[in-house]
Amino acid sequence: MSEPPRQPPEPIPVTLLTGFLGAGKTTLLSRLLQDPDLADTAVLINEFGEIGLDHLLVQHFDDATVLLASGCLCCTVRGDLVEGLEQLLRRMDNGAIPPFRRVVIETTGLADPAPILHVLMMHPYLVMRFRLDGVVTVVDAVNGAATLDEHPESVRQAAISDRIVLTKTDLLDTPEREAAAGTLRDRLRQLAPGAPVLDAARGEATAANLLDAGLYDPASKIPDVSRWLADEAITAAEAERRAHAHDHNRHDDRIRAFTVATEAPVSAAAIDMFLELVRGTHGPKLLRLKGIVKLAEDPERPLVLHGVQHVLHPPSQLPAWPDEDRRTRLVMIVRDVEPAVIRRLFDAFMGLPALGQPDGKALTDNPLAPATLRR
Ligand SMILES: Nc1nc2c(ncn2[C@@H]2O[C@H](COP(=O)(O)OP(=O)(O)OP(=O)(O)O)[C@@H](O)[C@H]2O)c(=O)[nH]1
Repeated sequence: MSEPPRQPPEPIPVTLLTGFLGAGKTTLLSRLLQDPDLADTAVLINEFGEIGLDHLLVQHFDDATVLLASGCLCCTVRGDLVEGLEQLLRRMDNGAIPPFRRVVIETTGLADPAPILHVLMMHPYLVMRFRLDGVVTVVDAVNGAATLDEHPESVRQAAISDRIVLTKTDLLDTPEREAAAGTLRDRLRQLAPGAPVLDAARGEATAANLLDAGLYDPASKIPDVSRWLADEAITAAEAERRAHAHDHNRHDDRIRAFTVATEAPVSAAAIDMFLELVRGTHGPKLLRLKGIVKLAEDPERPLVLHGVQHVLHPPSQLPAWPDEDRRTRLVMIVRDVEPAVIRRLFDAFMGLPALGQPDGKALTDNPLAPATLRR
């Protein structure tokens, strides 16, 4: 009797824990790891310094913990990250460590999370064994505003997050500090409208609130697109932003979160060309993209998109629409790009021409268009 074909193992969710220097990442992680639900979690920590102090704090995960070599994860040790993840798999697969169901990667405070996300989106083997569950960004309630003002990378870390944890709210001991923290919350909400802001001191930063931020509702295993896309929150924040256009912080203004949507089915070629153009033209400025697409060729099985900068995760198709909302919806977080520019492109490719704007055909049949777009 022939053996049934082997199913590929279910991809293991990976949570990226980021946040500026001293924001409280390790403190949060140590606390989270005490939760029995995280007992079978492997932790990868990127150290920026000589001694792996953080490593000692999660020592009880020693077996599955691979301390990345010194250096900044984003620029020098990407190979180590790949190797760290591969090593974990190897050790699990040959029984050297117990099976783990989840991975948490803690970055250095200075890291740009994008290259780490790229590894999880494009490495040919790792992309089959791991899936990005979400990005958790830790922000210090006392120093967070000054950090956002001074360090553009901290703004990026907040903007691409799926969950934000506000730490050190227990130190807000004067009305002025309380008020400043309120302003910081508003700022974070504008920067990452889709990310709930959770207060660590109030006990809100629990495993249940921080993990399982991915496309699938962990309990039912059914895709929960609206929770994952958070497109309603982003649309609401856009409207609020328009209504209060005058009181923006100029630094944060460079980051914009917005949605584009259409009822009409979209051809695979049109969405492909749209993405190609957006990535080609605005790649580094496209901090994050998530979306669900009603394909003209296969309207019952929506296409799921997920990208960071110019890198797109291999697109996947859902077996069916998870709810009544069957529109194509894309959410984008960009830096230094006017959403209207991308909106116009989207409309052109989706066949929604506006007065005085080129349609998709004019763009693709144009000899002056980028070579990748010409038919
Ligand atoms: N009062 C208070 N202190 C906190 C809180 N969270 C973290 N801290 C303290 O802040 C300091 C920095 O915390 P860490 O967890 O090491 O921060 P980190 O983000 O891992 O720091 P780096 O690894 O250096 O980037 C430590 O002294 C913590 O005890 C909090 O919610 N309240």
